[in-house]
Amino acid sequence: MKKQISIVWFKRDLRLRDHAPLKQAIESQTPLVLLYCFEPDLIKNPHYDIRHWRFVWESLADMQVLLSKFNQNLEIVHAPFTKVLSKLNEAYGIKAIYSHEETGLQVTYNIDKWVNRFCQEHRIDWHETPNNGVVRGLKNRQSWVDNWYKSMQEDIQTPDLSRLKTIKTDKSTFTSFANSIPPVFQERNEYFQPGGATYANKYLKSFLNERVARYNSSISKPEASRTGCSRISPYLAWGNISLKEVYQARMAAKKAEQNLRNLAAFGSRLQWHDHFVQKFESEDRYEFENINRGYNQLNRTHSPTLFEAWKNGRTGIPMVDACMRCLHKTGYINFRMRSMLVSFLTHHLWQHWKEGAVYLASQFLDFVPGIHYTQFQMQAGTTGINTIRIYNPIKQGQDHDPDGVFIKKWLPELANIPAQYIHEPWNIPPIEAQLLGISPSVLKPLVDIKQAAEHARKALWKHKKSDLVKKEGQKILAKHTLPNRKMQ
Ligand SMILES: Cc1cc2nc3c(=O)[nH]c(=O)nc-3n(C[C@H](O)[C@H](O)[C@H](O)COP(=O)(O)OP(=O)(O)OC[C@H]3O[C@@H](n4cnc5c(N)ncnc54)[C@H](O)[C@@H]3O)c2cc1C
Repeated sequence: MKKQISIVWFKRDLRLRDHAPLKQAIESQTPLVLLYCFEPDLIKNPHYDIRHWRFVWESLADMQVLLSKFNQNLEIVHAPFTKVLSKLNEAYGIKAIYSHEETGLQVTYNIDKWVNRFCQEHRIDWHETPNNGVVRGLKNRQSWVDNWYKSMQEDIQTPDLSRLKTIKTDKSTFTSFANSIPPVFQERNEYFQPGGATYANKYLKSFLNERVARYNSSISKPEASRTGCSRISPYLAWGNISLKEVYQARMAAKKAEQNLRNLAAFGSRLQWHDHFVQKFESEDRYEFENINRGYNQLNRTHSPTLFEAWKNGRTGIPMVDACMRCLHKTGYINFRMRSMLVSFLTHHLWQHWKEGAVYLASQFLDFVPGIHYTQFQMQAGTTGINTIRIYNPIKQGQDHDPDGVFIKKWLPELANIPAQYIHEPWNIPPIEAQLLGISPSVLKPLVDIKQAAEHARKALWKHKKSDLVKKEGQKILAKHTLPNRKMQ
């Protein structure tokens, strides 16, 4: 008779605290395999980049430190979960799989569907726990907010690690198909936030104890937001900390009765997190299609040259290029600047959102499919229910980086430009440019901002009035909008 085991399948929930599936698995008293698979299909998927796998590696290492204190083991395999599961099923009798529900891309949904079939065929119980406050199979949002608050106030699910009994699988079990973990995943890159629950808690603590005082005043600024915002997003994205833990820490901080406005603004955003993921959970087609099908008839152009210039931070518009290059190097920029990058690509350059969405996903360390696709389309103006915003990148620079400190940090070629010209360097008199040793070629913008915005404005507004966009808009409002229409 084969030895009976159960599996805890870690995905984007790389923590050992507030982990209901792990808690349930321990309580089942079956010997456990705690398993993380570096999925080859995800690694080669263009939404992902080495930055993500490094963060995952660091998160796993952090978990291992804690597990080793209890003499317990985490299996990390570079192979498809489907193959690992089949192999484990040959060697053991698998009683159950414990995991969180994942609201992911098509690629992870396909894996889940395969696992579901496998479990049915082999009579394995797959216990899936909802992730944060996101509800599977939801028909409308009538009671969503109330339920969200309830789920945030529930007890933290702390697994009793002293009762955990993991087995070590035979090292040779997976050798026929698994690859070693690429050394590049194991290299630290100092420009990125380090992964792991330990860092998640450090960031949260330093935010709630000190940095929160600067939250509202720095949220729109590309430089100040780097320390004035919580920077908790990659930890939530990869599940180093649960939304409930963050929510409850914020509630505890409120008791000090300081920074209440800042804490309120932060709290709203925690709810936005799940609000947007919920939309994607209910309609995963947003990865491929316009949210509002009425926009299928809006023709945007496709220019590889314009796209490459945007992607490489070589548009000649200082604020756009600085944000993009900062993102390449650090994996983070703030909300407003993300919106501006999307607006510039889809409105000023008049390119479709699809390719850009995939590219920015690969650059955001905190990439969350549900937030990313819904936000991207909102900024691209394809929802038909939100106000269309065409961000003027020159004005964004003047308002949020008036002296060009951020721009100069990321665009060394503009270091000598006087502050008065930093947002529109093409206006610098040629004689002055020559004296400063600046080549006119670096000062040429890719498009005329005013004309490009005008073209986009006319096309978008005309389209927004079409019957199909309006009809689709009604459907979207009925399905995704909260009763008070506070969040769309
Ligand atoms: C085009 C575009 C794509 C985006 N893609 C992502 C993404 O893939 N992953 C992601 O986490 N955020 C995404 N955002 C939302 C937002 O920019 C980031 O959550 C935020 O900048 C992260 O920084 P922070 O942790 O310091 O946020 P804080 O301002 O400190 O907010 C706390 C938390 O609230 C949540 N949050 C904040 N703003 C939003 C928002 N607008 N929508 C939903 N949740 C929010 C995040 O989980 C964040 O960590 C995107 C925004 C845009 C415009």
